[in-house]
Amino acid sequence: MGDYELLSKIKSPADVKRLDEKDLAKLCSEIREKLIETVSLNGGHLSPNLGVVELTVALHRTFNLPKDSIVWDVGHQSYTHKLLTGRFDDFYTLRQKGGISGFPKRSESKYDDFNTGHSSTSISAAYGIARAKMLSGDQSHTVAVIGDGSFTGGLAFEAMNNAGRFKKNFIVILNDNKMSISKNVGAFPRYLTTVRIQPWYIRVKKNTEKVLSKIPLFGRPISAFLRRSKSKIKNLVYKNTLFDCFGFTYIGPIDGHDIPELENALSAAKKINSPVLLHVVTKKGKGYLPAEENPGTFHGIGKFDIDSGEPISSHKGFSAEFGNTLCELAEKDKKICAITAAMAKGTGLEKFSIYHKERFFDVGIAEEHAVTFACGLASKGMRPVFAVYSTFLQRSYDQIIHDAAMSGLHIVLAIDRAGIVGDDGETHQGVFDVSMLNSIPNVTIFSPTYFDGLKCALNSAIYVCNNVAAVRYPRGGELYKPDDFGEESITYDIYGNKDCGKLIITYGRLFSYACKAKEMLAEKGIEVCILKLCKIKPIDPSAFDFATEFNTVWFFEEGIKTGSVARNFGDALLARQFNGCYHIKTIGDKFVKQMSVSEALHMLKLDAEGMADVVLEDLDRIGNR
Ligand SMILES: Cc1ncc(C[n+]2csc(CCOP(=O)(O)OP(=O)(O)O)c2C)c(N)n1
Ligand SMILES: CC(=O)[C@@H](O)[C@H](O)COP(=O)(O)O
Ligand SMILES: [Mg+2]
Repeated sequence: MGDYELLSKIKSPADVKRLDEKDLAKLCSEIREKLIETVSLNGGHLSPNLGVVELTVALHRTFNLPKDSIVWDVGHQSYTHKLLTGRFDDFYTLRQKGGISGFPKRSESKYDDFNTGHSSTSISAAYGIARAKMLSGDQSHTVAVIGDGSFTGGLAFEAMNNAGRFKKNFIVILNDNKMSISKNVGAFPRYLTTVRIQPWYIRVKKNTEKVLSKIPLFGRPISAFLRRSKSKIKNLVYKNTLFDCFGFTYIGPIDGHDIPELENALSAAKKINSPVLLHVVTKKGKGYLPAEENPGTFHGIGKFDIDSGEPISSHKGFSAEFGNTLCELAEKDKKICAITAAMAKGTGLEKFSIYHKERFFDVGIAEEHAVTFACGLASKGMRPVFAVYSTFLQRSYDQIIHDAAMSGLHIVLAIDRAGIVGDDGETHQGVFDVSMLNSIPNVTIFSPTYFDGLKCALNSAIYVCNNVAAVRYPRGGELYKPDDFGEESITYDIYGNKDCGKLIITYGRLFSYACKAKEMLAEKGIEVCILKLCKIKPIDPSAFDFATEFNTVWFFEEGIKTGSVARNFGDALLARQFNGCYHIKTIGDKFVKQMSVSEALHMLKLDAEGMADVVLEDLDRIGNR
């Protein structure tokens, strides 16, 4: 552990400003040490943070937070910002229950201007902040910091299109490290390559401006005339980048690890009375060799050994199982296509991208486009499978309704990270997809518990369904499976004594906890049966009939309450004049903060102890023990 001689004394950005320029290299090296140490113990986003250390220091030396505002896109690179804004002492709690969040949070600090977690929102939010400041006569500056990966999201372009008309200073910093989580792909990253290799660009522009400002035309400098002109000559004199076309003055590319150069560029940008795009080139993972060599692996990582760079634990998860299964299916079926919105690694599609290159599509961080693109493929007879984290699928609600379900198109959604995800916290919990999809006609949803169930469900989604078919599975791997539980069925399974009068209904990974709860209750002399659903929409009607045979029924669900399967099941029971007791235990309609998955499920009473407690409490309340 380092002694953090300089960093430990930084209590606010004012202390960063006070530092002598000659001490900045030491400060940056202490920051990197702290980042590596903390992430190795808690897990987190390492390579994005190592890449922006100098940029963050320069930002805090040039701007005056909290008067000026900085919006961090995604926010996964905001750790240095946190360390420099009074959170050094608590930084050891990063991503832990009750601790410092891995993302900016307005509730955590007055220096965090906007909550982020999902990508490509920064320019829109910052522009809104800048307009609000203008309306209230506030002269302070507003900056959005967005990565080259996040810039591939449509929302970023919508914001640029809108913000380019602004008549005040507004700064967008493009942090270009040539990487999304994996290699950044598409036309925009290709375009950046051409811009990046022209380091002379801004100088030529400045010199040209200087020369032209001395040549009069109709009594005014020719530069002033040309700047307002729409003529093609202007484009010859001032080379236009894509950003200039949006109405932004382009400055760059700047070495993002050179603090004096960054401070100069930022100070220049502050003086321009219109939108500015500052292009900064950085190295993802800078300063820690394993992260420099494998920025994707260290993008988001669990605990790891600092010396070797090796993860402390690794397990075979649902993502790998999904990726391997899809790869095998695609071997035999040339119509299967795989789509990812920049998440090939996390969703287990890397193998597919190698073996079926021509049918693999990384569309960039563009979940809306991914769904509509899948619809296009489906309309011509292909079998598209869009692998996406539950939380990011939220972006595609309209496309699923308007482009897929309404047209009766057959697309498959492989929904990873379904349910509680843990340390990333509320922005990343996969607890809305079921409610969202439950509200859309023509959608089938499978939520298997085990790897075999996943394979079966994927097969059904691709070959049995002919509409929008979703298969959802959690972060991590398989959990407990009782020895006497056979193979998972695609519709539903019954586990336990059908005549015991008490029934627990659940689906997905909660079945494992329900089985343990069943054992705990048995030790107290209470027998329960379990109805495990796999197809949660539409539910096989015989499952409703089965449930009506019980006196007391509990539905445990790892999702929000509104639109839940539990509610739908209750409606079906009512329609069947069920007159027993029906208890629902879901997450409720709330956001779940960061903590480990087991802590969250425990807090929500959705783990084994929680389920057993709920059953006992309810039985006591209704006097039916
Ligand atoms: C809507 C959405 N989709 C996917 C993600 C997952 N994600 C987080 S960071 C990231 C890559 C961002 O790349 P970039 O903006 O270049 O930042 P870098 O990590 O390279 O600094 C992705 C795909 C997300 N946060 N939000
Ligand atoms: C910041 C972001 O959105 C991703 O990096 C996300 O944190 C990945 O989550 P997993 O670690 O579950 O892949
Ligand atoms: Mg990047």
